[in-house]
Amino acid sequence: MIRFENVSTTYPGQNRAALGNVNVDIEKGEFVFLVGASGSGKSTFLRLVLREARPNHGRVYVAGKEINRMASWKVPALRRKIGTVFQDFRLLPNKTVAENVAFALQVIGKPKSHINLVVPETLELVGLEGKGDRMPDEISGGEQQRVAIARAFVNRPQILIADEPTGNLDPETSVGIMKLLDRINRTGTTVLMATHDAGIVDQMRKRVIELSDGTVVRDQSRGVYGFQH
Ligand SMILES: Nc1ncnc2c1ncn2[C@@H]1O[C@H](COP(=O)(O)OP(=O)(O)OP(=O)(O)O)[C@@H](O)[C@H]1O
Repeated sequence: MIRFENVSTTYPGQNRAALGNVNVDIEKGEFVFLVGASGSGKSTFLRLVLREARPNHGRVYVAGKEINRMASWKVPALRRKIGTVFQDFRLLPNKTVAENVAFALQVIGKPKSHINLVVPETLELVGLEGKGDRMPDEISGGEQQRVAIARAFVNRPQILIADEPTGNLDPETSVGIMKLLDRINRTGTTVLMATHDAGIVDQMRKRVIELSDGTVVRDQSRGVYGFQH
């Protein structure tokens, strides 16, 4: 589902590679944690999958396509296959919970009848039934992250990318978010999550890929967080 072949990339004006000769193969339906110290290259890895950044060398394949040779007009279709969730939720503050989720479908031209059907379904899936009419500032941080996950998942993407999704949440709320990501993974969605949350990684025992100074230093199935920072 995601394959990096000898991928190296250096940001303009930098003399050190953000990623150097990375080889990774992630199968459909896997749950993968990306760990490593700050600056080790996790966000760069995720940006390459979304084609928000491009490698200087090597190839990145997503859902069977080499995405760096893909024409730019095809990039929106690529990104529709990938849901994204961030540490800071990124909800639209002037839209209700349901409108935030619906908006993701409106912008890709889905018919109203479809939206009216799947938005409540998805809110129920993430445990927010009955909260569709609330504004983002009327719900907790954990609930806001659930809205962000509903928005990322409402179009049933093949891949869900989560960049520090529990970074702003207390440990108990984080466990709830991880249960939800696990449930989404069990529907067949490939989940790739960058995190500094050692407790979560140790508890979930999923595949762990560790980056250090832009290279893969560990790729472990049923892994642990395993390093100090
Ligand atoms: N836009 C940019 N321009 C120049 N250098 C960058 C840029 N973004 C990242 N870098 C550099 O690339 C390297 C990898 O950074 P990256 O953001 O991928 O790390 P990270 O593991 O995601 O860090 P964090 O855990 O702090 O989010 C670092 O040396 C960083 O300074």
